[in-house]
Amino acid sequence: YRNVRSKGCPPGPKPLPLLGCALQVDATQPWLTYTEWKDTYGDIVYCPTFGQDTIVVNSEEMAQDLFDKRSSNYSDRMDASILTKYFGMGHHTAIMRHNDVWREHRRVMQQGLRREPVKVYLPVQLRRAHDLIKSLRKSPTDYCRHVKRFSGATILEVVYDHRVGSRGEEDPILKRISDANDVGVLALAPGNILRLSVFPFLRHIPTWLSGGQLDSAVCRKHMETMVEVPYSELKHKLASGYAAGEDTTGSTLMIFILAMALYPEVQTRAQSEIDSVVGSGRLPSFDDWETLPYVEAVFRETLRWYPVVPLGVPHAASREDVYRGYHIPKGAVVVPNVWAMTRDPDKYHSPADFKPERFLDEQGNLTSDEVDYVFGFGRRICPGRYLAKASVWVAMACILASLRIEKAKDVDGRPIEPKPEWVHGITS
Ligand code: HEM
Repeated sequence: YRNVRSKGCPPGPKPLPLLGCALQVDATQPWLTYTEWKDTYGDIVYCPTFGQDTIVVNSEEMAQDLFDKRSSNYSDRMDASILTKYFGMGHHTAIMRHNDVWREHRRVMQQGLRREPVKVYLPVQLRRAHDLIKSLRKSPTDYCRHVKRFSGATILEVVYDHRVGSRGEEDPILKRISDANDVGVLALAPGNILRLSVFPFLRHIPTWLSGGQLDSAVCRKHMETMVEVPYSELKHKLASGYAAGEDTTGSTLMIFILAMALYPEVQTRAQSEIDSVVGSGRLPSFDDWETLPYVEAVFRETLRWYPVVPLGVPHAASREDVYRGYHIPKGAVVVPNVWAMTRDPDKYHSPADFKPERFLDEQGNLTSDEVDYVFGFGRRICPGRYLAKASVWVAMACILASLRIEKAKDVDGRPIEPKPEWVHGITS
């Protein structure tokens, strides 16, 4: 309970003792509160939470200033030892401190996941996209399961060279990863680490009582099986990365499907572009990527319209710093509010609408905005972004070329308005 103003930190709401600003923030979608605060306090907001200095960055420019230009100071993460110790997440690159083990993880991932080496996986991604549309045609209402299978199977094949069958039968390894992700994503929800650090007894609350969020024993069991089983069964060496990639890739495709159901005119225009460039005799492949600007604009708008990691993964300051006259304390958690960046009215007119045209200039050429900030910043930027982009693009292009996504119809044939239900953890 400190007089924070005297420390010269950025402006922000008045904190309560111990809780700080925790009660003032929407517990499931904190990015909405942070984005509202932008109007009251500005692009950089100080909001200590459970005794932890926390700074929210609401603009892309400031995020680049801090995380990219001063990356030597802003590449740490907060202390998540509670998750490492009790929730079995010691393997997870995304929550590691800025230390030698993390550096080794990044080195290994970078070798295989840079822009060039990642091209060897394109045939796997294309084949998986073909399997996806076959499954979607066979049982369209099961789309959620098919999309999860697509993203999980792609990652498993890339990382472990493990081939999940194409006929939809249950694969035991894929199932383990998927089950572990469902639990892990919730354990990593924004605010959870702080809540658990202050109230460690919460980790003993059984899953059935807490809505599945916090039971550490269940989570640890899932994490251990997810890491150990494929590793020992397949005798390969790389044991991280897929957990971060399965969920984000699948969620992005689910958002694309939602957008296509809600914006049929966008779907029609994308399909006409594919018909005129690719024709109807074959499916699109990676060679067509550059010749389909509208499809690329749909892809970028999908990333922007509903970013699947709305608060990125919070960074932490290794040392104290001064930025634009404000004091940033050592150890402060610095949260890139990606949601606010996607809603910047100066950059994106009517930001709530799905409008791929915003990425095309008057001549129909793509603009330079690739919405890369959804993949994070600086030294911590998502190492899987090239793999993820190719997976999502090829699945989208193949779906557009061969299927029509529509709202379901009621018994009288009237379209039913979709009511999206979000599961909010570290990803949505
Ligand atoms: C649409 C798909 C994806 C999105 C939107 C996404 C987004 C992100 C974001 C925002 C971060 C945090 C970056 C930061 O701290 O500034 C991150 C980290 C990470 N991502 Fe991704 N990601 C995606 C797919 C993938 C894939 C396919 C993989 C693996 C092959 C992957 C592996 C990782 C890892 C290991 C980290 C932790 C990096 C670190 O802390 O050093 N991601 N991702």
